[in-house]
Amino acid sequence: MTTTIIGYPRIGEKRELKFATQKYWKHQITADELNTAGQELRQHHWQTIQAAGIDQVPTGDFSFFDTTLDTAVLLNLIPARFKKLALAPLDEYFALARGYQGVAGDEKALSMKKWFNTNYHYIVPEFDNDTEIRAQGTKLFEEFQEAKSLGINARPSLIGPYTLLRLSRFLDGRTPDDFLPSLAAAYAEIVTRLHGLGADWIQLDEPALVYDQDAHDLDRFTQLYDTILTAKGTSRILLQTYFGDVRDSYKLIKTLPFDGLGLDFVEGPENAAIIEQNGVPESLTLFAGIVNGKNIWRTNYQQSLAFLANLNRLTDHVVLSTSSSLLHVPYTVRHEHHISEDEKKYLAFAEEKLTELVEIDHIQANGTDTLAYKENTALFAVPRYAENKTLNAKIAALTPADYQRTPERATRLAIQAKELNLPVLPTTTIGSFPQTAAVRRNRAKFRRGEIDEADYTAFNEEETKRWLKFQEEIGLDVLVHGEFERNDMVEYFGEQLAGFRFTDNGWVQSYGTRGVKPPIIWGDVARTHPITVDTTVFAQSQTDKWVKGMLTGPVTILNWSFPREDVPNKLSTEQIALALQGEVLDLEKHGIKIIQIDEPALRENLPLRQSDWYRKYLDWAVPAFRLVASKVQPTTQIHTHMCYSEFGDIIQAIDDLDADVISFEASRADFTLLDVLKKVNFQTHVGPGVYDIHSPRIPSESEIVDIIHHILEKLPAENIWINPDCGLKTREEPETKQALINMVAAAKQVREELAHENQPTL
Ligand SMILES: CN1c2c(nc(N)[nH]c2=O)NC[C@@H]1CNc1ccc(C(=O)N[C@@H](CCC(=O)N[C@@H](CCC(=O)N[C@@H](CCC(=O)O)C(=O)O)C(=O)O)C(=O)O)cc1
Ligand SMILES: N[C@@H](CCS)C(=O)O
Ligand SMILES: [Zn+2]
Repeated sequence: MTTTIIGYPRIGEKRELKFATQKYWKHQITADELNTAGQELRQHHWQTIQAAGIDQVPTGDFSFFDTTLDTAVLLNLIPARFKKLALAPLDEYFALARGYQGVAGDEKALSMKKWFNTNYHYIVPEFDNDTEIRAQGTKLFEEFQEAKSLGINARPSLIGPYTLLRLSRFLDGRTPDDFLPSLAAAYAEIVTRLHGLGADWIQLDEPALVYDQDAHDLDRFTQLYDTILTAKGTSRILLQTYFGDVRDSYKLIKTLPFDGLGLDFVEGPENAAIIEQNGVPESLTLFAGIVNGKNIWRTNYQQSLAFLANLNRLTDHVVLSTSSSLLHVPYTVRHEHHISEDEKKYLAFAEEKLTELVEIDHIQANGTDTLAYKENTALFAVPRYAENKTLNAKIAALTPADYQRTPERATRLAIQAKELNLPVLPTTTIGSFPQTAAVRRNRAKFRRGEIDEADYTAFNEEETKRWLKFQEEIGLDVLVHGEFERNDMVEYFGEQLAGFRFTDNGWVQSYGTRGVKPPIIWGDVARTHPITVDTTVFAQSQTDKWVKGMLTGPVTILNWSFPREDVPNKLSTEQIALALQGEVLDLEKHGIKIIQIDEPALRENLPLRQSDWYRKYLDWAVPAFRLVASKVQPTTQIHTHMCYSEFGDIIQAIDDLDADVISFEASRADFTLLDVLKKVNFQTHVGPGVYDIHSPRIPSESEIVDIIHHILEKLPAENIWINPDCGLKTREEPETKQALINMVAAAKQVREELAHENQPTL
């Protein structure tokens, strides 16, 4: 059989791309130098893939920021406001991704959204009245030729037109249907040019096919591909899907002259039955995604071989592949020095997954009498760790009462109002203050053993004191310690809880040059020691105002970690929830009256098909959150926080979390969420973020006053909190301070207006 992968991590095994790009942004290297750095990385990656024995190497998966943006640029989807800046191509590209402020003008970036159900973010292309689609970009073609000059006849890949339309933003009243003919023509031209350059296979990524599709969607798909497929000549077109199954479109796909179909058999197990029931045409090569592109565990060869044996009953034309691009896993296990050699045997990052594909192929062709097969079988023959039976028995014995806080929310909120004695429109922040170079350096020094724990903690405590003083001075009502001890809101908890492993270099791209190091859920998760109690109690000891305890919720910890594959996510989440319940009760015992449990990733892991939302996810995710908070006193106020998603469609599930207060990211969605909250009579008290923390721009006091007025038109004043829309860790100190000064002043001004309005007339 032939082997391939859908895409490879582009950041480099030591994050070389991040560092080179950031140097370019700081004008420390030239565009030519950045391009050379990119070229070196691409070549290294292609040669690594080839040297591992993979037959088909993809190109087009490299990007200086995001491949959806690359596809938009290829198609001339550059809004006029950016063209007007008249920047050099590379600077225009970065302006689209990051915004531009300089001599040429001032433009906000295109928006950024979560890529399907992953923690990767893509740049949202825009279609409007000025849009003139044409195949104008050169990157796709140049990279194909670059690989060719190294003797690699690669498979160029790009986001397909159907997915592009589904993910884009339409302005000026335009709709996707307005652009079907011009988009199809541009893709046809791209295919023709790639054919002219000698591309044997061309990969068009269409993950949007795994969403629910209606007849109109399928009609759009047909219109697009009817044109594109006429242009392929002798090149072969691979229609690549991932993250789910193609139950609505398989019958249609079969009727179109595609040459290859990429199916995800890991996250779309239903794909197996779909092709079994409908058959596979002789003319269609199946790119079978059997090695997990989103998780880091070794593949079970015995299972893969059994699966392939079944597949071979249906078709002889199979290419072994990954379930998705390897973008979502770290580069290599080779640079991990704090995971034992025994444990590393269970892990396969991107580089190791290449070897897995080649080994599976080899074993399938030559039989199981190989060392690779024996080692792999031995790995799966015994459990990886000793089960925590006591914990799992406790979970099995949980009853509905364990998920139910008492008394009911309205009564609790009245009790808390007396206990906390906060003004109307209380002000607070979301938790983190700037992770400055000094804060990160302190952590890096501690990690490298250059300072001891006492010095490390002393530095963080000084930061906390400094920021508490600032918060008091400007008159914030509920204060935070600032999260200076946290490298990341999930990785930090992974490091503290039993059952996790974490990596030295397991970076995964989150957006642009930003990465995260997801911890690995290795076994049963439990709390062995207090995690946030010291830092929170220290902060509370420094002030007479309330300090809010700050935790990451169980669903977010699960979603932003690498989960186990041997137990359901539900069980791991319940284990994390019980661990966090212990932390909540410990904070409460130490006098902390307000505790925030962040769930920014609650929305992200919703099944891509709406029919599965409750049955497969919310029915256990919402209770897991409730479990964390169910045992606290009525006087303790539980907050939660969400961002990075649109929440309108799961608003009832959010109210059902039964938190007392929620802070939302709302400002970027033009506060449409407020109408939804009003409509459903949302019971949780709510802090709709009054300014966007993703930009260095400082909102003025009057601007925030206007926003508060707007909120008051929709929701009762006694339900409202005033806060930014997310944590301030990525911001610089001066802009953070001024924005908060303006926010508190705005809240005070509106408070006075309300007091005035409420004065009895004599
Ligand atoms: C809210 N978001 C988060 C998501 N997922 C998470 N797991 N966490 C999140 O917060 N998903 C959705 C969004 C995504 N948003 C972001 C925003 C910002 C970043 C980011 O800034 N990433 C940093 C890395 C942060 C980190 O973990 N730093 C570590 C190690 C830093 C490091 O490289 N240290 C150097 C030395 C540095 C020095 O000396 O100054 C070293 O060790 O060599 C830390 O602070 O300890 C990034 O740089 O990419 C990510 C997602
Ligand atoms: N408490 C976290 C939430 C981010 S989503 C922070 O403030 O950074
Ligand atoms: Zn947030």
